[in-house]
Amino acid sequence: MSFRVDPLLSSDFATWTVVGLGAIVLFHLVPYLVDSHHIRGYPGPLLAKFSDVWLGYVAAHGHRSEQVHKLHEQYGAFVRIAPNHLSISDPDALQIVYGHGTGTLKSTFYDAFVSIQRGLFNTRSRVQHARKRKIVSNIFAQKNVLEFEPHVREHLGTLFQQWDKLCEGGVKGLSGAEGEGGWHGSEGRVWYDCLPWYNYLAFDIIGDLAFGAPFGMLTACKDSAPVAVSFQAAMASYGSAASSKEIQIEHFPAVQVLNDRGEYSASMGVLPPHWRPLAKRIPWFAKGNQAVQRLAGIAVAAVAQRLGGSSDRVDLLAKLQEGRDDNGDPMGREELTAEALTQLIAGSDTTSNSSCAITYWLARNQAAQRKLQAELDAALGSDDDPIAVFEQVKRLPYLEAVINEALRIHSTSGIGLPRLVPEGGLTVCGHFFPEGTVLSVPTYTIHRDREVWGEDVDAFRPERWFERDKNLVQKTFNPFSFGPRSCVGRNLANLELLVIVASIFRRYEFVLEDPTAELDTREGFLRKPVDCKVGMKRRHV
Ligand code: HEM
Repeated sequence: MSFRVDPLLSSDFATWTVVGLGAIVLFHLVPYLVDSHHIRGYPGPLLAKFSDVWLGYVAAHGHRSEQVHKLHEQYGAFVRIAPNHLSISDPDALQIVYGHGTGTLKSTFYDAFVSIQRGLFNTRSRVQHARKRKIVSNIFAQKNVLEFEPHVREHLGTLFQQWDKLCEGGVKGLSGAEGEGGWHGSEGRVWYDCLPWYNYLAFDIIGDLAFGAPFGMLTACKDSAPVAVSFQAAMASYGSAASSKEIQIEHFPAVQVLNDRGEYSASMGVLPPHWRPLAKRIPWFAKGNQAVQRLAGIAVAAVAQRLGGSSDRVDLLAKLQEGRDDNGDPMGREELTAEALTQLIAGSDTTSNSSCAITYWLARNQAAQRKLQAELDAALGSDDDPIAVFEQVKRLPYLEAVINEALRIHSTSGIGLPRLVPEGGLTVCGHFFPEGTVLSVPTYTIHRDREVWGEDVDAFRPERWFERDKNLVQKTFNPFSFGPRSCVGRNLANLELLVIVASIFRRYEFVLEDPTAELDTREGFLRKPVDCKVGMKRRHV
C-alpha cells in the first residue's frame, strides 16, 4: 500500500514551518537589534545574546559557576550571559548591585522558588520584604541565636555517638550499612561518605530549631522526612491536634527533594516567565515541580504537628508566632508556614555543604588539619565535654581562617544572584545600565580574583587570611551576600560552623580515600558536593 501526500497540504505545511521558524528568529533577533538595555556591545556566548536557552542549558547541567567563571577569564569583567543579563566580576560592583540604598530588586528568577506563598527569600516587593525582614532579623540577632546553641550541641552529640560506633567498627575491620553507601573498616579507620551525615545533622538541627522536633535522620542514619501529600488540603485544615492527625503523610528523602527542587528552580528561573508554564510539561521540569510541592509538604506536615501539640519550646516557629510587624500584626498561618519552609531550605544544605567542603579541604591538606587541631587542643584541652561551646571557639584565629578559606574556595552560593536595575538606571564600575537590566556579580569568580586573594587562588591555604589586604578581602568576601537581601541567618550559620568544625576536628582526624580526588560538585541554586569519601579515626581514645 502506498500513501500520497496531497501537494496542497504539503505546501501548507512548508509555509507554516517557514512562518513559524521566521517568527522564532524574529522573536529573538528583534530584541537583540532594538537593544533596549544597551548591552549589545558586551561580549559573551553567541547564543546567550539571543536567547535565555543558553543560561537555562548551563544551569540545568549543574556547573553554572564554573562556566561563567571561564567566560570571565576569556572576556573580562563584563559578560553577557542572557539577552537581558550581564555578569560583572568586579568586587567594586558588589556594593552597587546588592548594597543598601541603590534600589535594586530581586529579578523574576526568584518567582521559580515560590511554593506555599512568597517567603522572605523569594519576596520581590520592597515593602513586603521590609515587613518580613523586620520580624525575622530580630529572631536571628546574636543574643537570640545563642538560645539555639543547646539544640545545635545536642544533635552534634548524636552525630558523635554514631561516628564513635563507626570508628570502633573501623578499628575492628568491620563494615555496615549506616549512612548512604555504608562504611567499612581497614587500617584503623572507618571509610565512608561524610556528606550524607552532614546533611542528617543540618536537617535535624534546622528541623528542631524551625519546627520544635528533629527529623530523626541522625538516629535512623537515613534521609527521610514526613511530607503532607496534598499540602493545599492540609493547609486548609490544620491547626488543631485532631486536624493535624488527619493530614495524609508519606515519607520522602528530604535531602534528595531539596536537591531536585534547587536544580529545578535555578534552571526554571532563568527562563522568561511566559515560557515557564510550557517548560513545566517537559518531564525533567515536571519532576522538579513535584519536588517543589513535596518540599512545601515537609513544612506543612512539620508545622501542623508542632501547632497541633502543646509546646513551650524556644524555636523559630515560636519566635515567628511572637513576631509583629509595624502595625502590631502577627503572621497568618499560611505565611508562618511559608517562613518556616524558608528557614528549612535556607538553613539546611547551606550549612551541610559548607561543613562537608571544610572536611574535604582539611582532609586534603593535612598540614592545615594539624595546625587547626593544635589550636583546638590549646583552647579546649582540659575540657571533657566533646562538644565545644560557642564562647570557647568564637575567636580562634586559625579556625576562623579555615572556615573562611573553605567558604571562599567552595562558595556554596556561587552564582551571581540576579538583581533588577531600578528606575533611573544604575552606574556600575563606570558603565551605565538603564532600568530593567538584570545584573549579577558571580561570587565563585570574585572569590578567585588574583588581585585580592593572590596568585594561588585555587589552593586551600588558610594562611592567606593573615597575609592579604584586609579591606580588599572584606570588600570581596561574599559568602552571605551584601545589603538588604544578605543572609538573615548569618549569625546562626556562623555559630553552627564554629561549633561543628571545632568539635569534629578536635575529636576525629580525616584523610581522603583518594588523596588526589577533586571535590565533585553539582549546582542548582547552591554548589553542592556530590560526595566526600574519607577515612576517619578518633584522635584520642
Ligand atoms: C553557611 C551557611 C549559609 C550561607 C553560605 C548562606 C548564604 C546566603 C546567601 C548568599 C543569601 C542571599 C541569597 C539571595 O540573595 O538570593 C542568603 C539569604 C538568606 N539566608 Fe542564608 N546562608 C547560610 C545559612 C543560613 C541559615 C542557617 C539560615 C536560617 C536558618 C539562613 C537564612 C537565610 C534567609 C531567610 C535568606 C533570605 C534573606 C532575604 O532575602 O532577606 N541562611 N543566605
